Amino acid sequence: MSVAAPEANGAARPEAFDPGSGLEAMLTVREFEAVAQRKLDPVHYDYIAGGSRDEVTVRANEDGFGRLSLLPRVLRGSAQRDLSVTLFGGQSSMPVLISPTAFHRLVCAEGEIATARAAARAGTIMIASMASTVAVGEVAAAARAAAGDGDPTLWFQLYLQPDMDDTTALIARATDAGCRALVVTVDSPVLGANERNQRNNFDDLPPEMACENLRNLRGDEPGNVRQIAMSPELSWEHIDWLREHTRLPILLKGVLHPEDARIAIAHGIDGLLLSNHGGRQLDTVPATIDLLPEFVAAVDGSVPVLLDGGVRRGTDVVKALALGAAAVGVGRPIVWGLATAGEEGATRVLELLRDEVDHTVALCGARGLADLTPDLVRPAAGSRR
Ligand SMILES: Cc1cc2nc3c(=O)[nH]c(=O)nc-3n(C[C@H](O)[C@H](O)[C@H](O)COP(=O)(O)O)c2cc1C
Ligand SMILES: O=C(O)C(=O)c1ccccc1
Repeated sequence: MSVAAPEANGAARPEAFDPGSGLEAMLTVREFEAVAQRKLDPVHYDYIAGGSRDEVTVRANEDGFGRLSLLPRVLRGSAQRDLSVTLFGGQSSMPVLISPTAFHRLVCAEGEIATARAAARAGTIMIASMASTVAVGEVAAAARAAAGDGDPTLWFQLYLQPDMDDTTALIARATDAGCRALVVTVDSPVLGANERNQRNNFDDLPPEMACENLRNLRGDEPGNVRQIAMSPELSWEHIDWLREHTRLPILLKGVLHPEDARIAIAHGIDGLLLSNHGGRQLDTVPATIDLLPEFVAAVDGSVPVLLDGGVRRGTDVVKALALGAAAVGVGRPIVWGLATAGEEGATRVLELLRDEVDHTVALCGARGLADLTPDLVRPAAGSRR
């Protein structure tokens, strides 16, 4: 009888990952986090991992999924499981989108070009951050080139600027690039307080990088991070203004209160991305998955509800869909993929999530996403980690 060596017990050993040995060795999103942490400058790793203040909400997002169980059905599945979703006329091959994250050149040389190619290869939707280090037009061109005959969908995340001429110029850039929706982040009346960044004195990009969407926006602006204004005086009137100044679908990102969801719908928005900014704005807000049922009830089918925050496993995706989300977004997992192996790393992260979603759908006895109903989700004791 042979006895397996203790280190060969199949547990995740991300420290053993050698990029030369192929990304197939990377089996979970978590392993990408561990590799990213080893590879990145600790100051940059902290920027990505960090949340605001005590990071209560960062932890809550993941723990929220862990406190839910899945209760599968039996003898009613299918070998053909269609995971695709259609959102505002655009198709995504799976219900996992790329949430907007800033500064991809901080973690890989090609920056958002790599992300766009990974999204196009996976057939999923990328939401490009307004604070990207590659201009949105170039991001869109990279997605088109990588998609071949496909029709890649890019959305643009926008911080409404109190100077409406700046906002107009940004919308023009996104529209000219071919973006198919605007995702307006409304949870940032002021910057979140990330104490890791404060301790690390991280408050700017290295000199060779810039927020390219802001470069020469109306004159000879340098594309400085500080050009991005966060204003506590933005109001629903600004949303009305936006509604009149673009034909693109408008989603609001960062609405948490169900009453605000109702108000948003009354103002004619097209979709909601239920998000607490990955725990980076107000700390101690609830996990998004915990808010989802009440939020979906308030929206009552008027517009699609998307969710992000703490999605790391296919089971997380299935829980969110069962509770009424049309799709979910991932933020940090994509950045970890980029940090590990650029385009290939982000592609592998998306592939792992797709495989896990498909596997979970099958094990739930579902034929597709339409079979994911709230009765499949039950409260569980304890957390998964
Ligand atoms: C490094 C980083 C940068 C981010 N930059 C932006 C941004 O520019 N605009 C925005 O609306 N949200 C931004 N977010 C929030 C993400 O869109 C998303 O809500 C969050 O990351 C989801 O949680 P997850 O990281 O647990 O998946 C950022 C998040 C991270 C981690
Ligand atoms: O880091 C963030 O979460 C974020 O949203 C942001 C906002 C402005 C500039 C860069 C990043």
